[in-house]
Amino acid sequence: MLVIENCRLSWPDFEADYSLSVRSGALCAVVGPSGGGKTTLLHMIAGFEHPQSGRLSFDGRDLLPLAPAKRPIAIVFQDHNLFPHLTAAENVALGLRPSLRLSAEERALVSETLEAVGLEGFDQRKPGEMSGGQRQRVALARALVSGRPLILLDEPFSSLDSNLRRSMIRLVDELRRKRHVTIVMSIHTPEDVADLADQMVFVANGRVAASGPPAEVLERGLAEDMAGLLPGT
Ligand SMILES: Nc1ncnc2c1ncn2[C@@H]1O[C@H](COP(=O)(O)OP(=O)(O)OP(=O)(O)O)[C@@H](O)[C@H]1O
Repeated sequence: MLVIENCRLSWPDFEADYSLSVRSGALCAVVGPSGGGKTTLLHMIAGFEHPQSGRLSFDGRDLLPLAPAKRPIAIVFQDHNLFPHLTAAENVALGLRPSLRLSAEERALVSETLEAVGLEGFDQRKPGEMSGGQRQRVALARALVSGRPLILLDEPFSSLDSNLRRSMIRLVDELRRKRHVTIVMSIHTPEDVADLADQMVFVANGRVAASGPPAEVLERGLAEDMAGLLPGT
């Protein structure tokens, strides 16, 4: 279980206070208006932002004292962050060994993971030789190969067209079931994930304004936001 309790962050023009829990193995979609604090929430979980107070734990382990690289977390960004001069296999291998000195077993694991995301035979391609969807699959494979149990996806598929976006979300859903990982994914198009997510979290003004089954949250959260009922709107 990912547990966030009153984690507060503040900058001159933005304040956040997050409280949320996500069951291990769940697919949790984070939605809400632009600038509401979705990315900040993911960055705080990953350790790129440090709350001034509050508690953050995953499966009983306190994450706050841990540097990002020591957290049981892998993150996939919107712009995928692949190295253009490295092949798909090397980009994935970075998730396993930053030195890229892999044992035969680790090389097999990289190929297997590329296969799991539907990129069998793409090992030697460079990012510039792949489509946007294929590049995001490589980024996903890099997160999966790390074996970390909590994967954060920050608007990973927003540059893809809606059919591709849906098929990528289905892939994420399938992989988390097979590999028993927990996924927290921010997304601008809640309708793409509503039928697959176990939990939807509506974030606005740096707060979790609603959390629960997608259908309920979509109804409540969006309506409240539109009516300007949230604090600070
Ligand atoms: N390091 C920082 N310093 C100052 N302000 C920050 C910092 N990080 C985030 N913010 C502020 O936090 C607010 C929320 O931004 P965030 O990127 O989390 O929103 P979002 O919901 O992900 O938006 P979008 O959907 O547009 O990506 C913004 O007003 C941003 O300027």
